[in-house]
Amino acid sequence: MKAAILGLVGGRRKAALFTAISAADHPSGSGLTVASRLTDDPQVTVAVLEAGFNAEDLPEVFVPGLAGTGISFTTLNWRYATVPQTNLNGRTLTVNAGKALGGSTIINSMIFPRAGKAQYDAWGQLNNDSTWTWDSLLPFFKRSELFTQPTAFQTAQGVRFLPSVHGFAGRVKVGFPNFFFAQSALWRKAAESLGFPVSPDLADGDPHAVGVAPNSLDATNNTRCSAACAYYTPFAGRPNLVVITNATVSRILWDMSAANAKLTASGVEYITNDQTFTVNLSKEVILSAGTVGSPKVLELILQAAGVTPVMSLPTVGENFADHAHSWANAFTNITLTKDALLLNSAFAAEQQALWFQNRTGLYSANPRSLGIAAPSDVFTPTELKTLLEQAQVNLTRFAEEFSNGNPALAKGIAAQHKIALELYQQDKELPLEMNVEPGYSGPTPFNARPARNYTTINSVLYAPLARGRTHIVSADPLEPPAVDPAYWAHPLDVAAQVGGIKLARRMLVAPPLDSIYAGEFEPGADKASDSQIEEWLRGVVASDNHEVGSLAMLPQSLGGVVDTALMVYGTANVRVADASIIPFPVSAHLSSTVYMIGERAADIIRRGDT
Ligand SMILES: Cc1cc2nc3c(=O)[nH]c(=O)nc-3n(C[C@H](O)[C@H](O)[C@H](O)COP(=O)(O)OP(=O)(O)OC[C@H]3O[C@@H](n4cnc5c(N)ncnc54)[C@H](O)[C@@H]3O)c2cc1C
Repeated sequence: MKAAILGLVGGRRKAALFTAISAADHPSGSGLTVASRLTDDPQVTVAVLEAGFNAEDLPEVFVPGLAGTGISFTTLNWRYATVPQTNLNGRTLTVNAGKALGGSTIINSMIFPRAGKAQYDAWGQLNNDSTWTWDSLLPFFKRSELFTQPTAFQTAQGVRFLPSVHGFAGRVKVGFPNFFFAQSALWRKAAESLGFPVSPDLADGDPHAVGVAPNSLDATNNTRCSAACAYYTPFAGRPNLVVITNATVSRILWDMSAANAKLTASGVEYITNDQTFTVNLSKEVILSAGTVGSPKVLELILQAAGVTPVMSLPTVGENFADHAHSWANAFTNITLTKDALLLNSAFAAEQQALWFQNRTGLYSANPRSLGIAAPSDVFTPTELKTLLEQAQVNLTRFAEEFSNGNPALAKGIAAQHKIALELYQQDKELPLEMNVEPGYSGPTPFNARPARNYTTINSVLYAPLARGRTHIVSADPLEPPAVDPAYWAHPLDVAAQVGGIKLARRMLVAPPLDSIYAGEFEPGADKASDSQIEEWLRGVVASDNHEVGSLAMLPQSLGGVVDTALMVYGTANVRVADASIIPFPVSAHLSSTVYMIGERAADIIRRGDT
């Protein structure tokens, strides 16, 4: 989610020094969360190092409807390129990640639900630690939130919420938009007609249902609330919170003389305008550079190509996973869609003026009605039985293949798969997010598609079994790493994503959404069979920018990199707090989980847990 923070400054009683680097569909969420919470204590000084700049004042950041426009997907985006994806026709995909104070929360789509209780419980189970389960983590989710209750208008639009699962005194402003597209309600009803229950709240730990997702939004003025908005701007005047932007962390420095069996960080080196600077630490480093950025910094010092390793942690950068995005879209016979903004520039200008005058209209929010599908929504019982039997038979083979030759990680991935398959069996796994886009979403650029209005059902692979890796390719800290999400490397992932397109098609023609259906555009009538859909998907599947797992919180015997106090194994004072520690892909947009990690990290550090 956000950017890196580098704590630094010493000399005070409890000075905490770090490097937090973060990013986000969302400056780094967790990094700024930790820095903000720790500096509530005036005796603690934190330095935050961020490679990007403070972009809070840019309209493409604070106006929800401008997300993804202007420089938000160029200058404010690392745009990590994957290595050619073997299972996707050798294509090189882009994994987007925010490069600004606040990380990906600056450029993300602001959708703010949570994953399933069973998945957070599995996280704790893998770590033999009940403090990393839903019941124990819920207070930290709530601690991050400053929730605005829905208005009567929003409730009439279908918004539901349970006060008991939200926080009302935190820092991330969460709420609902004041504009809703007609497709949203029609789609929710269509999903209900296919058997999806209505969710009382998509953050309640049971997202197998449909509802209106909350947004990371200041509902009082309809502006984005990023990690910078939540955790930095209100506290920018603190003398003990030092934020250095345009600062790319190049390595952690170690005190090789420390009489400690564990490695002790003594400082952090960073580069600004081709010059190298050092921050000296008196306490610790917190790495929050994101799932690609954090392993890169660790590898630069641990085991990088051409760099003398100071310790051996062979699973740094391994166990990487990402959600994979796909779509089915149809022409629609209504005209008030997001497409209207592209088709009619005068209307778009009018709507933008409306937002700036009244904070309403089509640019006022990124509303998203969504639901998470269970296996029974995607597969017939026979299909599922066959797929699970095959996955079970091949469990060890895939775990070994994905572990890159590391025996401990092979055990760790096998343990993850075992839990996932059990959840599949119980119909509690959550393999796909289905959500409605009130306009075109898909692989075809504006100028290459019919100039019409569309309804899109996004279908996102949320519980992939494939695991890949991200590793540096050079000792140059400014070189991008080689990112390999290994999309579709497991047959169950392929089957689920194909099943998602079939489910999306059923939704597009289910009543009452069928009332606006004017024919399918993509995949298109010529992609009728499973194999035709699969072939089409191999050419178009994209990253959903929800990468996790590269510095996994797992026991070392299972190939983990950090322990349950977020400390990197073998170090005395280097912690990680970002999406890279999430041990396996959870079925949700990640920012709420990343803020939870930041809140939990601050709590652990304050208590002095090691
Ligand atoms: C386009 C997009 C849309 C998304 N949509 C949603 C959504 O709607 N809802 C949702 O919940 N999630 C969404 N996400 C995902 C979510 O925002 C991220 O998963 C989350 O923000 C990750 O947080 P993080 O702290 O792990 O990393 P990041 O937020 O990526 O933060 C890492 C930070 O570290 C900085 N950094 C990296 N390397 C260095 C270095 N060497 N030195 C200094 N700084 C460095 C980066 O610039 C960045 O600021 C989206 C992500 C993207 C990219």
